[in-house]
Amino acid sequence: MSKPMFIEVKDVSKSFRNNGKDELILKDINLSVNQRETIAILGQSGCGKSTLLNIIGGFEPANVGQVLLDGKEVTKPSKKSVMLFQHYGLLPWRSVLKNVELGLEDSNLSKEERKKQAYHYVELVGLGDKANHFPRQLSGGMQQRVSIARALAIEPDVLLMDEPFGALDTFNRYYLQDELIRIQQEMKTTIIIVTHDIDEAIYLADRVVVMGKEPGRIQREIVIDSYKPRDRSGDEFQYYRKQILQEFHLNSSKPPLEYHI
Ligand SMILES: Nc1ncnc2c1ncn2[C@@H]1O[C@H](COP(=O)(O)OP(=O)(O)OP(=O)(O)O)[C@@H](O)[C@H]1O
Repeated sequence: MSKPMFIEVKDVSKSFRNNGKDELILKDINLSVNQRETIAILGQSGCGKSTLLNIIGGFEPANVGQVLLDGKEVTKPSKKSVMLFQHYGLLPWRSVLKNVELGLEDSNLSKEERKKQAYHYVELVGLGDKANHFPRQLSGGMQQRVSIARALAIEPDVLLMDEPFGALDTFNRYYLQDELIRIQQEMKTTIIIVTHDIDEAIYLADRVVVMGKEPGRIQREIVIDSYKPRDRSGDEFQYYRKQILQEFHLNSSKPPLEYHI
């Protein structure tokens, strides 16, 4: 028998009850993710991307189907996969280091080990000199780096990211995308990132999962067969962009620099 994929989403459907009616949000989702792969889930607002991510992370149950992580059914959140949101969720009264230590507080590490591990990840995201600063003393980009460090410090197998860079300006977003690629290559974490930024999906992902809506479903998977870091202005990038734009029927002869759908 062949080895199961690291993450398997099998025949998942999900409805929510809205205004007294069951609304089908996700229909027959099947998705397999390899260990160390980066997957981008791309789709228009409301197509169910966050719901799918929540189901994969065990935050939300599916009505039909199941999610397997490393062969075991996901029924609740676990430290194997960590969710990172767009809004950094830092505690304002705790320093950068103390915020990163947060996820380690119920681990078996001693106080000293905890501090050392947290500091390692603060350094990894380039904030070693800001370890004793408080969130209000940091820019939005830096705050998001702290929340990335906090997620990584738990050393999860899977990082689930829900539009993690959506609140940042273009330059910070580009910078953090590069950081994420560097960190992923170092830590070999499996990443699933939800985005409606086509460029972000092409830049980060090994595979882009394009979702359609009403109900949310997987429309197409596109393998981005190109070395990282990728050239955002290169021909290869344009090639993938065109394919994705076609999926959303957004093609025109002259694409603008950035696309958000
Ligand atoms: N807890 C809930 N109860 C009822 N309806 C919900 C719930 N969570 C999500 N929905 C509905 O499910 C649909 C999909 O929402 P979801 O947040 O998954 O979409 P999304 O693709 O991530 O959207 P966006 O890109 O705007 O964040 C929406 O119509 C939303 O109103």
